[in-house]
Amino acid sequence: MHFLVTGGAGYIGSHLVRALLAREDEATIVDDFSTGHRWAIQGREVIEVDLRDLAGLRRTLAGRHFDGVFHFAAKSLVGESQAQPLLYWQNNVAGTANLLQVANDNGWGRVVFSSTAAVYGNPETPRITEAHPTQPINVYGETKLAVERLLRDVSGAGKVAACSLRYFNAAGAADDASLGEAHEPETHLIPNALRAASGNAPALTVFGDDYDTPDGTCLRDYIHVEDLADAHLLAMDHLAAGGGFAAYNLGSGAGYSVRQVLDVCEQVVGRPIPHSIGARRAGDPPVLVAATELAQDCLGWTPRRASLRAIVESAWAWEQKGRPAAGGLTRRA
Ligand SMILES: NC(=O)c1ccc[n+]([C@@H]2O[C@H](COP(=O)([O-])OP(=O)(O)OC[C@H]3O[C@@H](n4cnc5c(N)ncnc54)[C@H](O)[C@@H]3O)[C@@H](O)[C@H]2O)c1
Ligand SMILES: O=c1ccn([C@@H]2O[C@H](COP(=O)(O)OP(=O)(O)O[C@H]3O[C@H](CO)[C@H](O)[C@H](O)[C@H]3O)[C@@H](O)[C@H]2O)c(=O)[nH]1
Repeated sequence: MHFLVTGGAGYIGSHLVRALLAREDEATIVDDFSTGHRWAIQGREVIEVDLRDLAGLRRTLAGRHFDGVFHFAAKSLVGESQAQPLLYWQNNVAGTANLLQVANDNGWGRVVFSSTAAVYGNPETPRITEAHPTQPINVYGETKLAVERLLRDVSGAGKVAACSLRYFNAAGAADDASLGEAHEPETHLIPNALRAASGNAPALTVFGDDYDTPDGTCLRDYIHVEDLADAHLLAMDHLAAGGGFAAYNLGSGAGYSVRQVLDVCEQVVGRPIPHSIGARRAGDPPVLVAATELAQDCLGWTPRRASLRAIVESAWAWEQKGRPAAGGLTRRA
């Protein structure tokens, strides 16, 4: 099978490419390298084009056949989305509409989409099921929800089958430390803690310890990036077997506080990590934990690397190893 992977030079997309290659599928990457990395493309064909450029997409992709599309490419920084809403609506929503147009024109019948827990907004229940109201509290979440609705409508019209995977907190790295997280700027807790530990970043700031949670810091549901990749393969198989549009939570089902994460990071690193307690970060819900039964029941997905320690160990191996060399065949729009 040969799949198109948008955003395949990014953190999660590159791990999905690795998983495809491991099962001897082929991957072609579409990426504009706005946040992706040339070292992450693993020797695969890359079409360097911005999803906002419909003419460029048509020029580079017309006549190509793919068995399905894994759609990761997006802007995904909450703060940036508040400051630049047009950038987010154009990249995430208009870009997806362009992609679906080209998929439709060329008969690529299946799309698995990267959504987010941010579609729920402030949770009304401790564990969030997919039936929880979707009331995003930031532009990023609004655009992801808009894409879910776009996919629902397009798949309802019959030509493209699609589903949406709502990730909670993606973390960790490939088991051989060949790939891992490398956002610039990095906003996520685990890489920030480990960068502080290795001296590659300033001391970690804990964003608030006065929440109504057991230790005062926010609880999140961390899911290993390789477990996310597994879920994508199962979701694509589910579409191939006739599955209709649905959104699935991808998390471990367990919540860890920022302090607990920091403790585990210190255990793995083997020394204290410099940190201070700062103010709350705007837009952080106190608790975000997934109910994961739907993905288990419908996709047959169970996270295999669910322990926080395993996630942090893989991220620490990656942090210590550094970035690999660039490689691959690039065509530009
Ligand atoms: N990292 C997380 O914890 C998390 C959580 C929930 C959802 N997500 C979603 O998962 C997806 C991947 O996230 P990530 O952390 O790997 O991000 P990332 O920034 O590492 O990867 C995104 C990739 O998409 C590319 N891209 C962005 N806009 C593009 C455009 N207009 N045209 C072509 N390529 C474009 C970037 O260059 C990059 O390679 C995103 O859709 C994100 O919203 C991530
Ligand atoms: O330097 C840091 C970074 C984070 N945190 C805290 O650690 C927790 C986790 O923060 P992350 O930034 O790692 O992750 P988020 O929960 O904010 O974001 C995740 O969930 C969001 C949905 O709510 C989006 O989907 C986003 O892409 C995804 O990474 C939060 O309480 C945050 O305040 C810190 O204390 N210090």
